Amino acid sequence: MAHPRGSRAPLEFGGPLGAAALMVLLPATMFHLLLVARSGPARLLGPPPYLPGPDVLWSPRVLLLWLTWLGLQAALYLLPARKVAEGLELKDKSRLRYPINGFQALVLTALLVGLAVSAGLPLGALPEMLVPLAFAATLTAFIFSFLLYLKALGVPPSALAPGGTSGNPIYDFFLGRELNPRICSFDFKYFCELRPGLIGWVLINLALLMQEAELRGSPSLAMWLVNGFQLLYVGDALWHEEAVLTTMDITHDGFGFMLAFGDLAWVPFTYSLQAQFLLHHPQPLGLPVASAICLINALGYYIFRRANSQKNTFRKNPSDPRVAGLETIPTATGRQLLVSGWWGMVRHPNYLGDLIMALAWSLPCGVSHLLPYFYFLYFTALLVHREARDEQQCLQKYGLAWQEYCRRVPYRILPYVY
Ligand SMILES: NC(=O)C1=CN([C@@H]2O[C@H](COP(=O)(O)OP(=O)(O)OC[C@H]3O[C@@H](n4cnc5c(N)ncnc54)[C@H](OP(=O)(O)O)[C@@H]3O)[C@@H](O)[C@H]2O)C=CC1
Ligand SMILES: CC(C)CCC[C@@H](C)[C@H]1CC=C2C3=C(CC[C@@]21C)[C@@]1(C)CC[C@H](O)C[C@@H]1CC3
Repeated sequence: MAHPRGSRAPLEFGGPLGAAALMVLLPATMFHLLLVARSGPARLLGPPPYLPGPDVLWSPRVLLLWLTWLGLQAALYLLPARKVAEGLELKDKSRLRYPINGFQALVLTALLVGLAVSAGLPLGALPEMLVPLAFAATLTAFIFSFLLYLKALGVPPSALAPGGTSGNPIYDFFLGRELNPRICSFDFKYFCELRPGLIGWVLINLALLMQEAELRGSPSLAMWLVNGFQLLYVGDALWHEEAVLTTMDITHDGFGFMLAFGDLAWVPFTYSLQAQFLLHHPQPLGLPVASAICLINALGYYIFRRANSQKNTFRKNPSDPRVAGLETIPTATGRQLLVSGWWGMVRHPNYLGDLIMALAWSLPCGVSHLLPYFYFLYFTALLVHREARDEQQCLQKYGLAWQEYCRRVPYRILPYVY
């Protein structure tokens, strides 16, 4: 890894050149997937069926729809919350407060959408707007990241993220300079991380299901499975919203283009790929295969949830009877590392569960095309890279204790393989 002059943090993502390439590649990949999913051959590695011109990408009406969506989610964020949680201690020893009302936002969105649909809102028309909507989201992400970059020029050094302060404007714009940009109590990064994108993803899935029902009389079993699995995943993330406060995105990464684009555009328009594919390429699915796929998803979810909950319980209260019997390694920071239970099998059991679920989301799409497996392939790469970043941060935090943990638990994600 390269070390910029005058900065302590090593450059990630291939430095400014890698950041610039990703800012072109990520939106290009997203549009490629959107166009290819609706094309006849649906070839992941083939050319897109056409290159969309400004008349396809740009629509003021769709931009307004997108901004209304962001406004609705912002309004739901500001509603009273069942709980207000404190984040980790910051450099200036303060702690920020975060409303825990993401699940409430999901339920209220579902109610509002239900009311609007029964009043005649043609939700089934949404799939036709995906390309201009994705363009509006991308444009918003670029403008938003630029404003965040400008805002960060006026904050004290203690408010900056460890990584996005290299001095190179392209790199810092990509990674994000300010750790927790806020206006009053409205936290932009926390808001974007879970709400407009994740809730938007399940809404797009639902619209695809409704359009399939309009086209073919009823939604297919494969479409039901994809919708159900992904709704469970999003519902779970919002139900356990507080856990996001300890992720590297909130505690380490600044808020720049990577997360703004990732959260607002990449998640809803790329993660809904399987449902997009199924609308245009219906797949027959028998009950025995569907049941086997449900079992795979259930296994993945079980590992993912149990591993995440075990760590969260332990971090909140190591004397909790559910985790008190587990073996641990002490560290110089006073915190301990679990070395038995889920975290004694591999160093990232939650990633393993997540990957098994990713596979279960693609399987209803059959094996005739590679396209619906894009999520599984991309996600494997994302988690391998994320795991490496996390290891680096843990080595810095825990030093020898982390090395001891790696010696005792040698596999990262998949036992005996990786
Ligand atoms: N669908 C998607 O696109 C994505 C999904 N995810 C999912 O989100 C969830 C959160 O993932 P992520 O934020 O990457 O990180 P993790 O939840 O895996 O947390 C990693 C942190 O856990 C702590 N830790 C690691 N090992 C141990 C141990 N043995 N004992 C106790 N604590 C330990 C360390 O922090 P500390 O010691 O400071 O507590 C480490 O930094 C995962 O389930 C992941 O699969 C993540 C990214 C993208
Ligand atoms: C632009 C790049 C491809 C990077 C995109 C990053 C984002 C898609 C992800 C960064 C961290 C995320 C987390 C989740 C979803 C995806 C993003 C936003 C979860 C909310 C998924 C559900 C888990 O239960 C919690 C996750 C936290 C991190």
